[in-house]
Amino acid sequence: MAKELKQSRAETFVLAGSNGHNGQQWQTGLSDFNHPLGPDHKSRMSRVASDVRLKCAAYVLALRPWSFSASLTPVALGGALAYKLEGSVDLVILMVCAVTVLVVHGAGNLVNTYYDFSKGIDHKKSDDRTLVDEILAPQDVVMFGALLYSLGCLCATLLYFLSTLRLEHLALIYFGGLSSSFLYTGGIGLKYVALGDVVILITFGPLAVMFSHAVQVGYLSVLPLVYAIPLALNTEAILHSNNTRDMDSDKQAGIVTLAILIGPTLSYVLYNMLLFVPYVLFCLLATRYTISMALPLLTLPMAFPLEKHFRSRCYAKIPQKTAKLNLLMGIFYVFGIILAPPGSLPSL
Ligand SMILES: CC(C)=CCC/C(C)=C/CC/C(C)=C/CC/C(C)=C/COP(=O)(O)OP(=O)(O)O
Ligand SMILES: Cc1cc(O)c2ccccc2c1O
Repeated sequence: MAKELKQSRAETFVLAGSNGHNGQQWQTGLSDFNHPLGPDHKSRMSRVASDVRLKCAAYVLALRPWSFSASLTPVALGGALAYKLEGSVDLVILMVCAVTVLVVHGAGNLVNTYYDFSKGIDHKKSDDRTLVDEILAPQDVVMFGALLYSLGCLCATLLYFLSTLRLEHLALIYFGGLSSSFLYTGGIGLKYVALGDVVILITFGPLAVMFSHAVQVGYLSVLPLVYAIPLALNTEAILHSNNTRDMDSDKQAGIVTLAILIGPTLSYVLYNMLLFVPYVLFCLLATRYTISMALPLLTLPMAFPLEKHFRSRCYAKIPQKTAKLNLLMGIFYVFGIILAPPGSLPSL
């Protein structure tokens, strides 16, 4: 079964890579005869090229890119706040910061893949089947994770030279993010003792927003922590729906998550709070401060079907759909801040 799945995924990659056109292989076969080093050499070359393409696609999928909105929106939010406070934003710093946070997030996803597999938590029906279906070997995942952490450190070093933020402050936030991404499932494995939700709330919220803001302005401020709240709650909704969906298999594997502790009914209540409290906050900001803060309310029609699916316990695609909502809400929130008239936003 695993072999079949692996093969069908591999075929999908090949088809995607060859424009889904079966005739391409036939064409390649014909042109082999024209190759100066002979037909064997060309077909070996095309096989190597397609193997490389397959491997690259497998690495990209292993990162679970659908979840990247969760780390990109807080970076954009930190940049937008810096723009509002300082009147300008350094786009190079913003880009390097986005890559740094993305790379550490991606590495965290790989650590999660590796440890969930080695503890027997991921199975055939799991969302993440990179190792279960033998799409990659555990060693590949370890190497890729180490590579991403190294790249993250390189980017953080670059940020040190680009930004005026003091080294100890930059290192504190960066290594805070890096250790959270590892400890989520690695080492003590915070996810396995019902602390995963706290890690996600802090890292994808205050920590990432503060990091992005601090590298722009060159100092630490509590303001980004407050602005991070609506987005952090929505990001936690992604994880909570994920954990509610996986409740039974997680229980069987002997781990404890918040969703397991509170059960399905309270999980539904919590999901609604995580989903709708941000909208209440945006209403308050829009009515008391500036109307541009009403922009994220445009995503409200996407939230109601999610609530309905959660209520009827159709959890299958809720995390991915919540991530989509998270991306749009984040974009509107950022635009709401950028478009706010000068001095109209609450400051501390
Ligand atoms: C501030 C700086 C520099 C970086 C912050 C960078 C971030 C956001 C790091 C967080 C990394 C982190 C905690 C990643 C783990 C995310 C994750 C894999 C959540 C889902 O875990 P599961 O609940 O096991 O999901 P699956 O069931 O899909 O495997
Ligand atoms: C893979 C994955 C899965 C999730 O459920 C996430 C939830 C919040 C933030 C990040 C997440 C993530 O990277």
